[in-house]
Amino acid sequence: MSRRTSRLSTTATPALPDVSSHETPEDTMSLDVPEQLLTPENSRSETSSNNENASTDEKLAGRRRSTRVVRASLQATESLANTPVKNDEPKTASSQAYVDSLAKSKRSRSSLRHSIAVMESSLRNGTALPDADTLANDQSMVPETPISNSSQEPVLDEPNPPLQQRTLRQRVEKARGKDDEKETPKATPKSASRGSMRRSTRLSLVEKASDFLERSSSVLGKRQRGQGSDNKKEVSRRASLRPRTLAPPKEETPAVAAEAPQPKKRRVSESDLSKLQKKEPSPPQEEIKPATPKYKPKRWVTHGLYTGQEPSDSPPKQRQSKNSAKTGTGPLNRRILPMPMFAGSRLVKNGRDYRLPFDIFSPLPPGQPKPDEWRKTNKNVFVGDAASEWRANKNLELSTCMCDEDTGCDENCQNRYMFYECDSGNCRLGPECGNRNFSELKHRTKAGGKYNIGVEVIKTSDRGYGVRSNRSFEPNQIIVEYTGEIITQFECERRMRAVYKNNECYYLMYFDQNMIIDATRGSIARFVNHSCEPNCRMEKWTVAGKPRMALFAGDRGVMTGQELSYDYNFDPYSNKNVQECRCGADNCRGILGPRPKDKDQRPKVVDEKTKNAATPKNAKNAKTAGTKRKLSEMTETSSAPPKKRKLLKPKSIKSGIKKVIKKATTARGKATTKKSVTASKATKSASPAKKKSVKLPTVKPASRVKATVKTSQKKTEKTEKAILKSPAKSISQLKRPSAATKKKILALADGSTPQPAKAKPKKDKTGIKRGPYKKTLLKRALAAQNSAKSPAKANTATVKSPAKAKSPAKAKSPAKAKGLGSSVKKAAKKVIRTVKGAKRPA
Ligand SMILES: C[S@@+](CC[C@H](N)C(=O)[O-])C[C@H]1O[C@@H](n2cnc3c(N)ncnc32)[C@H](O)[C@@H]1O
Repeated sequence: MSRRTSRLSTTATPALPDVSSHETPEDTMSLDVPEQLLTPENSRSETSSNNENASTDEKLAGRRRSTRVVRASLQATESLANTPVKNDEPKTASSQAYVDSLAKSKRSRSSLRHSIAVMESSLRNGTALPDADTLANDQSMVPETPISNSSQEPVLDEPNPPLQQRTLRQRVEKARGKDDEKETPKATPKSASRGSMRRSTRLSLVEKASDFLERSSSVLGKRQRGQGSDNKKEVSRRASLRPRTLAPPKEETPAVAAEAPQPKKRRVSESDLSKLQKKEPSPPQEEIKPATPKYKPKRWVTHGLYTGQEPSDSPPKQRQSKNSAKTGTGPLNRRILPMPMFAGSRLVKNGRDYRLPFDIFSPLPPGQPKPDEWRKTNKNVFVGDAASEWRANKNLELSTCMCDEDTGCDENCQNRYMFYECDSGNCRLGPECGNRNFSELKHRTKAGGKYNIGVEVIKTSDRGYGVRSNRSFEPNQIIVEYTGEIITQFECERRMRAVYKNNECYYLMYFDQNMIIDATRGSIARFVNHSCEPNCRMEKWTVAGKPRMALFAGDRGVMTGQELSYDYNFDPYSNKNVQECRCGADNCRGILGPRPKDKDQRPKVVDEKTKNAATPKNAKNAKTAGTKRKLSEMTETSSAPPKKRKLLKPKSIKSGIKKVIKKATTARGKATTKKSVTASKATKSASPAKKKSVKLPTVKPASRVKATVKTSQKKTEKTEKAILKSPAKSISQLKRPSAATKKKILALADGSTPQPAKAKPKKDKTGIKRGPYKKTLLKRALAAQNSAKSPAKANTATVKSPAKAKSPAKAKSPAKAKGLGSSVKKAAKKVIRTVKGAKRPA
């Protein structure tokens, strides 16, 4: 700044004394005109070269510079004007003299300006320059105020204005200048300060830049070193996360350079660049050596996920305290909820119920047609006189089974064998007991749900309604109980005549104590159809001293979705009641009835059926599924008695055993035969007029002995006796008497003298002996044994089974002597063993 001022002053100063020198500024100004159009580059170069090269001052901006030049020239003029005053006049001059000198200098300055203006106008107009006096006298035209910076510009723009016009302009400029003066004091300091700030800022920036460039290399190195330390941290931090390499990664150096702070953008001249290039090369960067990572000791997995879990066949326990107390080991050996693989092994070993989603195992859509007029009851209900006539078998002696926890109450349990359900009164076992079917069924049905209930009604295509399983059932597992109204025979006959006379389906089954279950109002079991190859069986059990009937799964079990069926195995007694079987089994008997032994009967019926089915008449009369088809519709002749009631009596071991004993005593040919008659028979024997049923025992080779009883209203005691006394028929033949046989029996019965039944003192009106049941059985068994031992009696037995009665040794066995099946013998032996096991001497 100071330099420029001095230079400008030296430039402007020579123009002041004479006119010739006055052209110099003009020339200068004219030379400066091209330089007024500064480009940004020039402006930049000006900034950068301010301090460095004085020659670049020639490139200063023209307009601003001209202003500065004028201002500097004025200052120089003032200084020149003041300087002589200061120098020439003594310091002791009075103030008046000083004021005069100031006025003089002012005038001289104005005159000077005026003279300059005159000279300019004269030069432009080509007129002669006025002399000094003229100029001096023309004071009136000299403006009083100093010429503003802007006042010179019109001069440049208008090279030859008239004087008057110029004067007017000067006045305008004067007025404008006043305004400028008002603004100038405010703007000047600002601009000055701004300029100084700019300059100082530029200088500081340049200095900083140069300093930065000088130290760039060293600073860079430091930063790299610093960066290297950061890298160390980074490396050490990442050392635990990924595999380490002793050599630093090659990508680190550019990464470091990239991470270095970018230098601030600045204007750098070539000189700076040259300086930068001339700088000493930066010291070699220290090689970054990452610290050797400290490897953490690897924790190798020495054991698997299932460590501490040991396979166990026992079901998982939920109580840890119990397990820890058992095992006495730490947490590693805990056995709470074994892991899946062990559970899987246990599952493979023990198995479990497989339960399919209902929409899979029950493909039939919901809303199956439900049977009409079905009043449901899940308990046996005594109706009418049944409740009063029913006697609780309080005197029934119940023995405790000998089963232990290891065996449970399996098939060898004596309670099970006798169809007695175990409970706390006859079994010492608790949950381990396997002979509590009805208890299990109670809990299952109480839980509810289709799976637990396990059965549902379906509509079959040709047999009316049926029942199918909603789940799988294990062999011999209880499925559903057969319940209904317990009615007496009298009530049953009344209903048959009055209520069910038009029914095609009956739901009557012999129950116990000569009473009938009418399942018209009953459980779902009443809809179970018959099959000659069934998957279930109906059994009667004694539960807490009371008989109950239930449907059990067969020996093959039941799969989900299968229709449940059991063998009705009943004798229709009358051909009118024979119905066509539509079970579809390979070994279908063709009719609903007992398994016929007389081969002549069934083909005949089947032939007749086939024959009738071929005729249009019978095709027209073919009834729908589940309807009652009378035999008269199949046969041409109709000599059938009136409609008979069909009653199904379940087979029980007791009845089977009683049959064995009865036949053993019958073989003796004594009148004591009636002692071994069953309870129902005894009842009928007590009242010959009411005796209408024929017992058709069916002994199966299976361990469980069953018997089917078919009641008939027109059977007499004579018929029964005739059947029992028939010498030509074996017992097995007695099971299935044909129609011809029945006629023969009836004829024989007519010829014989019926023996009135003696009222036994130990029998009640139902004919069932009171007293310990096993004791009675024992007596009967021993009596049968004794009778069989007698040769005379054995001879009597030979009437029925001559071949086997020839051998005395074989005659010791009443069963063999009578040609009974092996299962009957087993049953009899079992009874004897059971009684002996109970340590009750005969
Ligand atoms: C106890 S009910 C069974 C339920 C009966 N299907 C229903 O719709 O109510 C017995 C009757 O069903 C019919 N039935 C049962 N099993 C049969 C079979 N295998 N073939 C033809 N009809 C059968 C017979 O009409 C029989 O009288």
